Amino acid sequence: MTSWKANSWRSKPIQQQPTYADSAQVKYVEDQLRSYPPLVFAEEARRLQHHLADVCHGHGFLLQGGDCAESFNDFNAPKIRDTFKVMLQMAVVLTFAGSCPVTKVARMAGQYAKPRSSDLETIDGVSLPSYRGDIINGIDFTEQARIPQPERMLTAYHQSAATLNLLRAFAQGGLADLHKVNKWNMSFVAANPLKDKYQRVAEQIEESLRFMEVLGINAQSHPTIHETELFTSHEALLLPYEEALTRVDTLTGLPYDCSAHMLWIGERTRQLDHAHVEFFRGIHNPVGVKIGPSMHEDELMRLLDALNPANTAGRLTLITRMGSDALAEKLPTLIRRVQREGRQVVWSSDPMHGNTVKADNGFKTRNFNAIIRELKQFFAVHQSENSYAGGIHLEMTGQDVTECTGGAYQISESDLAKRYQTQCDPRLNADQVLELAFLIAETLREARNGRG
Ligand SMILES: O=C[C@H](O)[C@H](O)COP(=O)(O)O
Ligand SMILES: C=C(OP(=O)(O)O)C(=O)O
Ligand SMILES: [Mn+2]
Repeated sequence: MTSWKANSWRSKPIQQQPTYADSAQVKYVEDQLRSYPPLVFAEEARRLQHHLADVCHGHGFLLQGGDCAESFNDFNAPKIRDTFKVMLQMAVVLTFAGSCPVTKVARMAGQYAKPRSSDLETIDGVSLPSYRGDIINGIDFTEQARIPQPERMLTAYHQSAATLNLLRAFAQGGLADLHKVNKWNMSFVAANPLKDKYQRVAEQIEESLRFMEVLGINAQSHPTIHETELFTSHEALLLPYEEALTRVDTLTGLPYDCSAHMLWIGERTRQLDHAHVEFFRGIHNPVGVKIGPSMHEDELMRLLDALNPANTAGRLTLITRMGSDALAEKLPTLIRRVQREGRQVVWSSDPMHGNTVKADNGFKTRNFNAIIRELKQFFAVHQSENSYAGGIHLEMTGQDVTECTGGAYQISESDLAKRYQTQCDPRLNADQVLELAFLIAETLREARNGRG
């Protein structure tokens, strides 16, 4: 294999990139980014990799989630806080009801670039270039907005920095204190029975904390009572941006993409001989790859050879997004091959992207039951193959949106118009996330009891 450089991807074929009109302006932006401070520290990325190595060995669970696409306009503290709280709420349910330590990785502070199925969007006979995420162009359906603008990379950097700053403040400044477990309840539906169930979990935690205090175990002696760890991630799609934020770590001398702790390659850009695999093979962050139903076992082995040649546990997370109809047929072959070859991977389920449909009224949506079906099959297949189902990857928000149909409150297709706010794909709302969290917790507990 040829030697790697942060820019060696440039000699490979690449998909899903914008064509900028002004290359001098692109160069100016890249130089600016290269001179800016990194957003994360390599040691933090290594710490995440250690957690993921534990997950890989069956000790712990990866919870990854957030917006499909973050927005430059809808950029404010309540939005960041509420998604953070939904993650905490879900993590608490999984940790306490599922007896499983949870590693939290947000799709936040950098999730701005979108691959699209089509280069053009057509409305009422008018076709314009597709929206590709705020780091590339604007969402308004006008010719002007859809022109890719390199300066958007600078805005993405600054908004990522501000988001990360607030997330760190929430994680370490008291909002994540286990004594505040009640305050993370994001359910918007007054009569939600799961709200009571969550309340009971919260009371149990409060009781345990009181008991621990009596024994002298408190936030001073055990900071994890008062603080949490939250890592960031995004799809590293826009490679000029990712290259410009790649730094050689002074402690190890190794290159890290310091735009986030974890990066992943999307389903549409994971071709073996293309630019994204080339870029990812040289960065030392923990990385993910989305795996759709067309993945062949031989291709998967070549991808593992490229991305994790040393077979290091925690380096690579395979995020399956097969769709509820395909998963049971496609996944077992891949799991068996991974096991036969002794490959170290974290298996995580994205039950969102294989279950996107167009509602009769034109909204892009996902049905809660299809999401649950894919998830249940994911756990069942891993169990029957004696493999560890290690994580979940969700598009979700703390806002009270109506974007996915179904769930306990039976959001119907006609409800979608009420609060459909996503920049790209439909997200689960806080009530749907809570429902899902209890379901997974039950599955984790059963699996644990079965093993124990
Ligand atoms: O988030 C993922 C993709 O960008 C998204 O699913 C593509 O959506 P599209 O099929 O509307 O282009
Ligand atoms: C683009 C995404 O997913 P996928 O690559 O699996 O389609 C995404 O996670 O938003
Ligand atoms: Mn998406």
